[in-house]
Amino acid sequence: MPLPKAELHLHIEGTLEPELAFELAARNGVALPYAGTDELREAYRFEDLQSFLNLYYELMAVLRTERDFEDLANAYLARAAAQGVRHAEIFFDPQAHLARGVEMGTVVEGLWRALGDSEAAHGVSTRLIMCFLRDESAASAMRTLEAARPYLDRITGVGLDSAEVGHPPVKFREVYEAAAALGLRRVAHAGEEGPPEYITEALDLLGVERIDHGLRCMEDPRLVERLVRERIPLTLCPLSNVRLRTVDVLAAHPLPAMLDAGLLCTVNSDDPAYFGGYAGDNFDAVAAALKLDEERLRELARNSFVASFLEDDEELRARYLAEVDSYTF
Ligand code: HPA
Ligand SMILES: [Zn+2]
Repeated sequence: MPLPKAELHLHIEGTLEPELAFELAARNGVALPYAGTDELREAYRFEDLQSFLNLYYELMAVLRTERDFEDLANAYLARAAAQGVRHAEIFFDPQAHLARGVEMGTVVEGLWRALGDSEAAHGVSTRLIMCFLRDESAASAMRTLEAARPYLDRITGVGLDSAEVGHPPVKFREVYEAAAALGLRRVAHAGEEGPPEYITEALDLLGVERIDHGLRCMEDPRLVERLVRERIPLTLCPLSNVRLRTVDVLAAHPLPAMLDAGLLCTVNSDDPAYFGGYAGDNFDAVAAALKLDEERLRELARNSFVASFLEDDEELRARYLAEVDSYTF
């Protein structure tokens, strides 16, 4: 049995495996500009975040119906469960679908068909986090929040993703204020490719409770001190960092230094179909490359549940933490 863990940084569109992409393309009569799954996999060589995002948005063309989103989410949940994921807080990118004429209701209800009975079907509890695309306008984000209003019983929080540099958190201050007023939890990608100042801005101006990635905090010791003091969780994605070249090789990943500094780090997969592994694969890869011992891995698993948005079900969180504490490697 794998180590029980929560996954807190996972873009559902980033779980689209080449095989499913071609299956959905055929089902929906969508032409993909690749001869087959091998040729598509060949395209998975990224220089940076933007080169990945280009392919990520291109492949979304195959997602059209509720059933597509349901199949996508079920495929992820099955894989995640097999790797010890007991709880998943799942990002989705509605603007990327709305722009293609796929409605908010299709996306949310489709995902919910899988998420709604995931505890029974996969043994994985779930939450849904709606992300705004930071390279789109604040007005577009506000319209997206408005479009989500009929579905807020299914949505736990909001996030901020896509191309980071040049799109500082301050751009979305009013949107996040509106989200908070609706009772939504708040997170944001910051300090993946963008500077440490974006992390500070996300905390101070957007009121986020977790930072997605946050790797570049290590360039600013005072920011590290603050993140430690305020117990702000960071959702790290080690295999993503290597594939998008924010870290040269896994053996040079700052995770051990970050844990030593007292940061509340978690390990996640980001876009597992593109970056070479799901949550358990990320745990295994850092354990091997960074020589993490069992207690370090247990600490990472504990952190994932501590950092999760399970305030609405503390009993469940306590049960998961007890599973981690009694786990034998
Ligand atoms: O890793 C990411 N960073 C920013 N935006 C994203 N959208 C999907 N994955 C990512
Ligand atoms: Zn991400």
